[in-house]
Amino acid sequence: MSASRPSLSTGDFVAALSLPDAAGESWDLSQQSIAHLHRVLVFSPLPDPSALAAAETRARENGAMLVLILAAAPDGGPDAAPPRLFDPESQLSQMLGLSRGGCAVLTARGKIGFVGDGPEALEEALESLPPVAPSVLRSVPAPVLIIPEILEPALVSTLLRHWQKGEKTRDRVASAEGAAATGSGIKRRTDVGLDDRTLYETFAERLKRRVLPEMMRAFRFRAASFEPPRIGCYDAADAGAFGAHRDNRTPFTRHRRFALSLNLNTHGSDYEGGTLCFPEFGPDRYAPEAGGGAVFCCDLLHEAQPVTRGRRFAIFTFFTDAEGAQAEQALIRSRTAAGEGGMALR
Ligand SMILES: O=C(O)CCC(=O)C(=O)O
Ligand SMILES: [Fe+2]
Repeated sequence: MSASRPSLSTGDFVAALSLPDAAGESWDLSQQSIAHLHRVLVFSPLPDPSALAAAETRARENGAMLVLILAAAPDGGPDAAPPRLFDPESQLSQMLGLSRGGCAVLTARGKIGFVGDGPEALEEALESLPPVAPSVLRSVPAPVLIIPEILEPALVSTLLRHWQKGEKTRDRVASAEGAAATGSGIKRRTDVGLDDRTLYETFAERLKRRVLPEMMRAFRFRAASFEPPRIGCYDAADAGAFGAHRDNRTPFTRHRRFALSLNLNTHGSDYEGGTLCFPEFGPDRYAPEAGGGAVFCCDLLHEAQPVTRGRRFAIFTFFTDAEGAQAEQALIRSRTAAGEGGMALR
């Protein structure tokens, strides 16, 4: 059997996943009765029954459940706990690179949280489960979708290096007069476009696997395109900030639907200040950790507060839907006709 490259890896979002149960009926791994649990998928060959029983107890204590995935045809056997699902063509195990056995965790959030093979895989999968968090009574949160761990640390470092060596533009904002006027005073930030083709494609792949499916789930929003991403630096040296604004209030930005602000370093350790807030919804502040981002509707008033120590780095883009993409294309054509080039990919 040829081992194809895994198409699902840690951090990827899984929109839907069903396999036949013992009776051959389709069993949905995200059905509403279990979607709040982390699902520890144990692929055959299975550990011995006593190890499985101990693992089941530990999983339960950690807000998780075991699901056994057997590389065989449905055997018509009785319903059992843990549930037994069948993957006769090894499709799922191959997607995860586990055709010789191992474990994966599908988190409550709907992402692959762990993939591992070898004799310690079950133990490692259980270790990877996050501690059960106490529930918090929320005050008045803004309708913002926080997505942790969109980018892995190595990619974050590569993006930061790209900013260091890239061509820098200061304080550019879209205005009624021009697509990129400067000096309005609202924005103190130094940007570098993501003009490296390989890096752009890697970033686009992360958006496709880890951001777009979450936007579909939370907002039923289908993105048709996104703007060329920019890496920005807000520096405490000039109290770097982006004052309160909406992202779609000019002829050049009207097509925008959702914004992504994805942090490349971490509030508290790397910088102070620089938090994102949504003043229409109260004083709460948002600061996803490095690699994580905030997605919000471009109509919402928002502000990046002044950085008071260090430098805050983040990468930004804006999504639009099919209708907005048509308007955006018309805009790009008229700007090209007027001799205003967009960003060229290298
Ligand atoms: O710094 C941020 O997180 C927000 C940036 C922003 O609002 C923008 O680029 O339009
Ligand atoms: Fe904005």
